[in-house]
Amino acid sequence: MPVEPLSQKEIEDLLAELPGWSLQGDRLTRSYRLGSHAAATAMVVHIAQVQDELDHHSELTLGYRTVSLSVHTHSAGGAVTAKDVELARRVEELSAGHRAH
Ligand SMILES: C[C@H](O)[C@H](O)[C@H]1CNC2=NC(N)=NC(=O)C2=N1
Repeated sequence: MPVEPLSQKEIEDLLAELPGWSLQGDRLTRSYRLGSHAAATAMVVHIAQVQDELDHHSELTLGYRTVSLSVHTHSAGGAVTAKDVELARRVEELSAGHRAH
């Protein structure tokens, strides 16, 4: 079933429950800071596993002690959809265990 673009209002309402996440252009984005490069790398691996589980994949960038995500839905013409919000929620949940903030 095709996934539909969310409206601007829907995105704003959903972002209210995802502190740190924001809409940059047509993508949901967030950057996390971690305590070490190894910790950041482990978080990237964990996110990659969740992305395969959801079959939904962000642009995922590993820095020295940072992890950055940018996600939209290719199959919805690059719009933000519920799948992007679901990925953001899952990453928020796992971020605590990695002491990312
Ligand atoms: C075939 C596979 O289901 C699609 O290519 C999936 C994979 N991951 C995806 N990720 C994102 N961000 N958008 C998509 O439309 C998408 N589609």
